[in-house]
Parts: sequence; C-alpha cells; structure tokens
Amino acid sequence: MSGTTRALPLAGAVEVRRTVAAYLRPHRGLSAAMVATAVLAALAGLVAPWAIGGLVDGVLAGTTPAEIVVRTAVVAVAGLLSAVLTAVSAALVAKLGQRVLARMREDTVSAALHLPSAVIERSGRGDLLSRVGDDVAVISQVVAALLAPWITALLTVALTMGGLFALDPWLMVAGMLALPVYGFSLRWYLPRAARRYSAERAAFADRAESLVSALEGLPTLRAYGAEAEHVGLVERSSDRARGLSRSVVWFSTRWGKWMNIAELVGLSAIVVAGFVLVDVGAATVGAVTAAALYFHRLFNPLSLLVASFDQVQSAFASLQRIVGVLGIPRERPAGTHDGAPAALVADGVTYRYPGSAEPVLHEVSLRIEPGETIALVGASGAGKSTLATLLAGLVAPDEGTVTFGGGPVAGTGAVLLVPQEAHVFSGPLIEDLRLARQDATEAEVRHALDVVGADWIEELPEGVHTAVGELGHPLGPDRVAQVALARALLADPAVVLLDEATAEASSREAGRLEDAAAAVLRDRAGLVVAHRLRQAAIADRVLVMDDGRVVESGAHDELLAAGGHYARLWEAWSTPRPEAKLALEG
Ligand SMILES: Nc1ncnc2c1ncn2[C@@H]1O[C@H](COP(=O)(O)OP(=O)(O)OP(=O)(O)O)[C@@H](O)[C@H]1O
Repeated sequence: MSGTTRALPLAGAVEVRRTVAAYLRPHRGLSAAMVATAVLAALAGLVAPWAIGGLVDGVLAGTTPAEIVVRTAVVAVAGLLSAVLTAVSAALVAKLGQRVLARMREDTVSAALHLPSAVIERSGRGDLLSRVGDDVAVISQVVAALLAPWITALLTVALTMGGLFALDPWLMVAGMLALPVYGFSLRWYLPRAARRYSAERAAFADRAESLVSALEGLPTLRAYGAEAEHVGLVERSSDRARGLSRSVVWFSTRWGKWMNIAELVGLSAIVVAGFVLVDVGAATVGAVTAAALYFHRLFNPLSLLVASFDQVQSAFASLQRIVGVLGIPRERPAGTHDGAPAALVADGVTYRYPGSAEPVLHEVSLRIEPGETIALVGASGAGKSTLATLLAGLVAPDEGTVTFGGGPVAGTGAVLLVPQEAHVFSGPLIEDLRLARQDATEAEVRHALDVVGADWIEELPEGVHTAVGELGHPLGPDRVAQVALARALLADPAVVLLDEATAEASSREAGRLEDAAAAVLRDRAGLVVAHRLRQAAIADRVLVMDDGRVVESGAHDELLAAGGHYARLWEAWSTPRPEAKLALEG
C-alpha cells in the first residue's frame, strides 16, 4: 500500500522560521522578558571567573584579608544572582514554549482534520498520524527539556567568548584552537545526521502506516487468511525502524568523543599561551586563571548543545513535517463556497481501485447544471458509489477530470457527499450536526432536523442535547440517515450527492426519507444514487450505469419509451415481489 503513496509536503527552513516567528508574535512581551532575563543571567555568570582572577592577582600581590572577603562575596552574590535569573528565564521559556506549542498542536490537529481527502488518500493515513502523533511528541519533549537550556547555553557561549576577548584577545585566540576540532566533527556529523534522522522519521511513519492499514483491513486479511503475511510486513517495518534508531544512537556516541578532544585542545592551548604571556609580562596570572575558568565555563553549554544537537535537529525535522501540514490549503467545509452557480462536470473519468486489475469506471462524462437533479441508477456493482466519491472530489480520477465551475472540486466545499453508510458520532446530537457548520445555532439545528422529519428528537430525554451514538442513546439506521440529511441541510453545499441515503430505510420509513432527501435537494443541484426508482421518476434526468459506463441518459419518460436498460430496470422494480406483496398485505 505504501508503494502507491506520496508523502505529505515538508516545509523548508525559511518557512519554518517564518511560521515560528508568526507564533511568537502574539507573545512579544513575554519573549522580550525571557530574552532580557536570559542575557542578564549569562552576564551574571561572567562575574565569578573575573572576580576569582582578580582574587588570584590580589593574593599574589599580597592583598588584605578584607579585599579577599569582598571579592569572595562578589563571587557568591554573582553566582546566586545568575542562578535566580537562570531559573526565572527558564520559567519564562517554559511558559512561552508551552503556549506556542499548545497553539501549534491545536492548529496541526485542526489542519489534519481539514486536509483535502484527496491529499490523505494520496499520502496514506500513516504519514499524517505520525505527524500529529510522533512529530508533535518529539517537539513537545524538546521544548519541555531543551528549549530553556539551549537558550541559556547559546547566550553563555556568546557572552563568555566576549568576556574572554575582553580579558585578553590572545587567550581567546588560544581557546579558539578548539574550533577546528569542533568544525571537523560538525562537518563529519551534519551531512550524515540529516540523512539518518529523516530515514528514522520515515521508518516511523512507515511502521505507523503498516500498522494502521493492518488494523483497518483486518476483516479483509481474515477473509483471505493473510494475517500472518501482514504481521510479517509490520514486523519488517518495525525491524527497520528499530535498526535505524539503534544506528542513530551509535552514530551520536561516536560524535560525542570529538567533543572531549576539542575541550582538551582548547584548555591546553589557553594554559600554554597563558604561561608564555605571563612569562613575557603580557598578562597576569589572574587574567589567565579567569580565561581558563571562562573556557571551562564553555564545556557544559557546549556539550549540552552538542549532546542534544541530534534531538534538536530531529525536532527541527519534525517541525518541518508539521509546518508542511499547516501549509497545505485546507478543505473548505461544505457550504463555504463562493455561491456562484456553476456546473459540476466529470470529463472522461477513468478510475481503478489500488490493487485492482480492471478500472471500475471507464471514461465517464456527465454534467450537473445548477439546480438540476439527476438520478443515477444501475445494477449493483455498476460503479455508482465510486462515481459519487469521485464527483465529491474525495478521490482523484486516474484519467479525466472532475471540475466545479471550471476548477478542482477538492477543497472548494461546494460539493457534499452523503455516503451510503452515514455515521453518528458519540456525543450530544447537536454537536454531531454542528460538524456540518460549527456556528449553527440550536434553532437552526432544530429546523434542519424538523425539515428532514426527525420528530423523534422530542422523545429523547434531553432533546438535541441528548448523547447519541455508541456510548449514548442508540439511533436506528433510518434515524442515522435523517441526521446525515439534516447535516447536509446545515452544510448548504451547491451540489449534494446522496448515495442511496434512502437505501437503509424500512418501507414504512422510505417515504419519509424520500421527502427528507427532496428537501435537501430543493434549490440546489443534486445527484441521487437511486435504488428506489420512484426517485428516478421525479428527477430532471436519469443516468443509467452499467459496468462502469454511462449507457443511457434522459428523462424518465423518454428512457421508458426507449425500451433499453432503464425500461428493464423500471419493469423489474415496479413489479411487486412476493415479499413486498406480503408486507403490503400484512
Ligand atoms: N474499495 C474498493 N476496492 C476495490 N474494489 C472496490 C472497492 N469498492 C468498490 N469496489 C468495486 O468497484 C465496483 C463498483 O462498486 P460500486 O460500489 O461503485 O458500485 P455500485 O454501483 O455503487 O454498487 P451498489 O449499488 O451495490 O452500491 C464493484 O465491482 C466493487 O466490487
């Protein structure tokens, strides 16, 4: 299955920066306070080595005990101040990070829920699940554990280098001898790391995809006795993900070794250069002590930056994947189209289900004009439901086009499919209806239910607020169909496609549901996949499908007179069957 999928887009570094900046913009005050405290904390951290250097010089020059006490007090106060400011800045970073992350997480889930179905169809659900699940988790962990230490570490490194330069440029130059070692290790690491981390992420996505498809396709796998084969597939993708994770850990361990070497080189260079400078009288022992302490101060932040570089890079890769999802244009909810009357046109549409040998639709062309109602009829398996799915833009054709007003259907919100098997979600009935339009008032929801004849809501213990679905008040198939039709009314699309919305109905309820369908079709274009040919008789036009092709098209009377496929279907349908007779007599 993953062989036919195409990954969702990845955002570039510039797009990621722009998106993060946009998320930070509403928190300008908090961001400024966080940067100010972090800078002050790093500056306070510079005081202690400088004071200790002064102390060394003082002791060598035979200073007074009082001065030693004062300098020691300065070291203690600066240390305390630095600790307090670091804690405050970490708290501010955590607050800012969590706020931004919470917003981003909400937006990612919302973007995922509004992705055009054709995009999900192409990419497979595993990629999307891994982005809203794994990637958001990776970023949350990094924000919680590393964002504050990283900001402190970056500022500490920058300001300490400044302090080192102020003390003695030559000592800074000596310390910088460590840079080629850092540079070498980064040059070795970076190109390899990016590849490894993205391979690891992709393996996670693949594992999620194989697992989800195995669970979703369980009935099919059981039917064909192919469980073991699919378990093998899941095992192979898990093995690949595990193997890649292990090699990533081994790889970052090898890199860690170079950090210790770089520290050794830098500190040794400062000590040797300091010795020479003191010897020629160009520096004091105190200045060299302070420089060595400054350089030593870099160890922790540098090793933190290095040790967690992989996690931050991995979080950046996740951020690229999430911003990639945020950047996909959303599918506009049905009913939010611009409202200009336009035709829904299928032109030469051919479609084959993934893995099927033969197409189920062959060069189907049709046109639904504004306000026109078309009935689509044909034997079971003729391709009616498949055609409806393509007309709704939920699946892209292999050949040919489906357009609304000359443009693509997916993402316009102009065409709504009421599927054969409507679903009622667990929760208050009113919330289920508001899936169609979030801002629908209770009066509008009640009106929509009233129009589709759902008078049974009055019997529910809490009316439209009653919890329905699997965990609440159960609704039979006829009622579920009414809810689906009421949702369509609320969504108010330009074109509604009703896929046998009345097929579930018991005969007693059939008339009522047909009236409900007629109410949904009023004042808009529509296509009804009609099992009950009574609906075909009142449609403006009837299209007859046979074996994936449209074989007849015309008004009910014309097609009856023509004596072809439709006439035969009508004959079969309108001849009362024994069981229908019994039901009528009963
Ligand atoms: N997900 C799928 N994967 C593979 N083949 C499918 C899938 N769904 C439907 N088909 C096949 O495509 C063909 C057309 O099916 P479709 O459901 O579109 O027909 P239909 O005319 O709507 O039938 P019915 O009136 O029984 O609902 C059938 O042969 C069916 O077996």
